[in-house]
Amino acid sequence: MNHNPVYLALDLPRLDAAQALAQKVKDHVGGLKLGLEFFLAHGHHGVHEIAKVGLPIFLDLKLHDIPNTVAGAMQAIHVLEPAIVTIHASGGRAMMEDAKAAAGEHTKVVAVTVLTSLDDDDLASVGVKARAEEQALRLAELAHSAGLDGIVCSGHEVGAIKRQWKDGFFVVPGLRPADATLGDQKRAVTPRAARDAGASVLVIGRPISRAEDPAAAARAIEATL
Ligand SMILES: O=C(O)c1cc(=O)[nH]c(=O)n1[C@@H]1O[C@H](COP(=O)(O)O)[C@@H](O)[C@H]1O
Repeated sequence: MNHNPVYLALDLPRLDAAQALAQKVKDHVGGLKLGLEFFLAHGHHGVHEIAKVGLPIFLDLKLHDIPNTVAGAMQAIHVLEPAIVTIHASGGRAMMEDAKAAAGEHTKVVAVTVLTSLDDDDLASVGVKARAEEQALRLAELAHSAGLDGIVCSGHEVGAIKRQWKDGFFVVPGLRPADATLGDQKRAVTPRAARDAGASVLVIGRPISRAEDPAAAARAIEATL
């Protein structure tokens, strides 16, 4: 079992490019994350191909719909036996309960609290009056009480959430090495800071995938942990 907490986000439209990148970095990451860009283009076949690399697969589908529809979607990906699947906590308690009930027993179902691309002003613009940390804590509590395995949050709030939910499984994206560009991430921290604050999984995409030498970038991040 590889204990490296880094999951590489394979946010690439082409299957061959995703396979090549996964092969390059496979010894320096602990798992591979396939999101909407990849899954909508390549579906189950693509997941089977990437699984051949031999690392755990995190299927980041961020499901958000009525409970019956989300439960059906979870059943449709059951055969892929992903290690981790995402849903949105803002879908509510019943949606989260039904999603967990429909998931395979070896799949961790985790709920996205507040996207790392949003700040307090973005939340206000969609009618959420709470600050990002307060909202993330509220949704984490709801996910916990709905029986989920854990949540997705930024490195800014993972410490506070872990204090309330000691054995939770915490996925932290929005990670940037000290000198890296933020891009669309607004609540970013370094991989080391997220790890120290209690993250179980560190999701990293562009700082590795867009590096000139992705394997060297992954090694350099691994060395900071
Ligand atoms: O669920 C996620 O993984 C996720 C949640 C979140 O709040 N923010 C976030 O960036 N992500 C994902 O984490 C990855 C971050 O990629 P980079 O910004 O390129 O490192 C992307 O695949 C996002 O879809």
